[in-house]
Amino acid sequence: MLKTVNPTGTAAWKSLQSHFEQMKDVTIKSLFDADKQRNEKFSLTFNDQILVDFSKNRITQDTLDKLQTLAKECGLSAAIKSMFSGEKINRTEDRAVLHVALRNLSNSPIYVDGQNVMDDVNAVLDKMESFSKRVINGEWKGYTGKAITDVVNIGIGGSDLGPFMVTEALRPYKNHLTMHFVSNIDGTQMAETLKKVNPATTLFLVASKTFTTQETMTNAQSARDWLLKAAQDKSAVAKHFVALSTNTKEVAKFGIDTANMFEFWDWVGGRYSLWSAIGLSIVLSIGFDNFKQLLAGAHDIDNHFSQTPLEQNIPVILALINLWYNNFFDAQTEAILPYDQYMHRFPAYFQQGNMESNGKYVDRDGNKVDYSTGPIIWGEPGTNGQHAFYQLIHQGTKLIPCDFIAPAISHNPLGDHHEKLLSNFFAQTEALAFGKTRADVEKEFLAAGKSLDEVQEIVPFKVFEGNKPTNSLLLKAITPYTLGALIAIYEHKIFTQGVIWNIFSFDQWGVELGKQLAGNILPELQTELAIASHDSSTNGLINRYKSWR
Ligand SMILES: O=P(O)(O)OC[C@H]1O[C@@](O)(CO)[C@@H](O)[C@@H]1O
Repeated sequence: MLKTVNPTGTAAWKSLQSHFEQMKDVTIKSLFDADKQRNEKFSLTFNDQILVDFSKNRITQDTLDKLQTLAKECGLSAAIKSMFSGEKINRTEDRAVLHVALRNLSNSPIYVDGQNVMDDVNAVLDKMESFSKRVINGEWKGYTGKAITDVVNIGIGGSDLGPFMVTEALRPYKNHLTMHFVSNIDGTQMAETLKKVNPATTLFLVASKTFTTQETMTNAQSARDWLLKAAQDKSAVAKHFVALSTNTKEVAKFGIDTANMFEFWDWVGGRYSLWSAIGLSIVLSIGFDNFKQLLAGAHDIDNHFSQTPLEQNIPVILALINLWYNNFFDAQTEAILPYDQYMHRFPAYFQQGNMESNGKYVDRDGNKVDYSTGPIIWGEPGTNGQHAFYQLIHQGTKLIPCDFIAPAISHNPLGDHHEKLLSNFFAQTEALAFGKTRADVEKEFLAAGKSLDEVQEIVPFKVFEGNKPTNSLLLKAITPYTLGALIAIYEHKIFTQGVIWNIFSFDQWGVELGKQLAGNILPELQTELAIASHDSSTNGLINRYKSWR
């Protein structure tokens, strides 16, 4: 039977509550003033590739010790072992959670229901490698005998966000193939994409774990109709469609040759699936060797996470620090701020990764929780965010812990752009931590020849209280390896928090009701009848839509 612990019932939680009373007015500035080597004590470097500096936080060693005790009291180490061992920790769906097996390059056996899954994992990787090589080198031909030039990934959620984010983040590694991603059921996205591609040279990847998702199946149907209109021959489907799925039956029903199917398994969560067959668009874009480097980075973090003591464990420390703000400072959101334009979809990826995993209000015993669980994740690349929402982060009334991410080496060393980008990266966390006092502001005005009398009114608006917590993740460069490692760090951070919050992080029942109600409404939209089957608002909206369309 699963050993569950209500975190608020632990001695560590109570100790953290009283610790919070001592810490809530302690400033980051005072912590740095008290220890000139603070950054060294509150930083970790992974494989000489990623520096994680968590010193600009409202924590002391005592804080970390108490948080570590909480993790231990909540059984984190045992939970990590359970996940890696293939135990069915996704209990509401009776499934194992083994995205770590997809990148298990050491090939150590991992068993599900007594079966070593590595044989299947490697077989699919081999199939992805050989297929992608044929497409990339032009051997794979379309219905007119021409090579493929464009790839359209049709998928949504975890069947879109990961492949899209990674292919964007690794654009410096891409080949001649042009990648397109269609996810929304809004016909605009497919229509705009089909304007850009030629049916004779386009390959469609229908990416769907269940192969029943309405958006994906509708988009796939429209793409197939478009192809067949041009090809006028059903045999063209086999040349221009492949399926990435767990559901062979539905793939065959759709009309894709199951020989063109790249399978994965129910122990791969959708939001953790980019390492699986769902990552075929990544392989087609950057090549198999680079995809393996992505897997390698994640695998090395998996080893770090499963073998490193919690006190030096990067995902664990990041998880605990954000739990400290979430549950003791009542922070409601976390910002992910990548100072790299290629990484522009990284925050969005972890909106699903984090919020679909830990956006839960029922604990693993089926009881409603009486504490805060998953945060709201948001973010945009730097420096753009500075010109959009940093005002609130600096001078708003909300505490927003921020992760700043940047590469030391740019793929585009254009003039002094990168130095300016990085100067902003460094300056923002400094400003957020240390602020600008009233005395600083007045001194600046005096230095500018102003008298204090004439500036008294404006001074309060120019004061920065600081004490805004941030983590800085400085990567040597954004490569397939470091990106794989970075993604895995965040995955295991989410896992860690889910264990401590005593929730199931790998199901997503919360997405079902909306789909179900949409299924009820769709036929109502397909008649001219006035609708009265819902509440007055929904009826009113539907009937107004009908009168306007
Ligand atoms: O891959 P598929 O089965 O088409 O699911 C797509 C997405 O839909 C969900 O909202 C689940 O319904 C996400 O969890 C998932 O990534």
